[in-house]
Amino acid sequence: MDTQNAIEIKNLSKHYSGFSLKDVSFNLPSGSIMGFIGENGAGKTTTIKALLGLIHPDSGDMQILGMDAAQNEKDIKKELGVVFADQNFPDDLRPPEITKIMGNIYKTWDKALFEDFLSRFRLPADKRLKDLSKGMKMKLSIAAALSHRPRLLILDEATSGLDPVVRNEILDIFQEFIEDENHAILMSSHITSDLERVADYITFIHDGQILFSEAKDTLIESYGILKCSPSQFESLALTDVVGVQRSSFDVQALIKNPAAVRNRFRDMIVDIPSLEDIMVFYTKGDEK
Ligand SMILES: Nc1ncnc2c1ncn2[C@@H]1O[C@H](COP(=O)(O)OP(=O)(O)OP(=O)(O)O)[C@@H](O)[C@H]1O
Repeated sequence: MDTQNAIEIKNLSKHYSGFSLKDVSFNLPSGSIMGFIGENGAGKTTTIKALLGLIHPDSGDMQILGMDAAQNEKDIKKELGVVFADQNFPDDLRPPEITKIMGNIYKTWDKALFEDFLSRFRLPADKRLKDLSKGMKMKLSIAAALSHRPRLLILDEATSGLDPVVRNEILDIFQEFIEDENHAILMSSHITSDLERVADYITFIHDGQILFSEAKDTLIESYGILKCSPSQFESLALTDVVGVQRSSFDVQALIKNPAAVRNRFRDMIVDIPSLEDIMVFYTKGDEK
């Protein structure tokens, strides 16, 4: 099956007491990695669970690999690798024994590939899962999710417990995974530097609503961090300001359309923002 979008979510809503996902919509193009970001409690896991059919949404249409998510769960599962922050294999298993379970579930289970991951990730064959470190368990879950050769990988905070060296190794594996344009990854993560490295698209959810879903490069170019004195800032009377952080001596503001501001005010400093800047200013720099 060839489809342009690996994931399509349209108007997904889910209400809990005290929290609502509201009309969540975004597409993940095939052949790409999407970072799904947002503060704690913004609705990332709820969105992912609704997409995977683990909770029932109040409304919304979702397509995975060109198939209706609600109607084709079985076919979709064959093509899907999922990793949540908590691994869910029985605690008394040893890593190599996972092959028995997964080989029974997936016809496409690739034992040699899994064993290759076990040695690449330096996972001890003789220890039970309960005696592995948190990072080792995460590596194991990622290895298991990749070893039935899925076309779509969905990761919910799956790299947060890993040290920088292992994360780099795993990010390289993710980039290899999507290289043939027929694979895709949706990964929620608080480690924005990882997403800066590998993500093609960034989707930002805030308080249950999507604030933007855009190509990462376009996104970074569309914003600037303006640094000036409080009086200068007042005199500029800018309209496209996302958020401001003030101290008695200076103002930092996340602004839209930085090229226009650089042109108009040539002596102003307008820096390129990081993903973290964009996220922090959107969520905390509300005061304009
Ligand atoms: N089963 C549930 N019943 C009631 N409220 C829930 C339920 N599941 C999640 N929520 C609420 O939905 C909101 C969003 O939670 P969610 O886990 O989707 O956030 P998140 O963006 O993944 O956060 P984090 O980054 O902390 O993992 C939270 O306020 C949470 O308390």
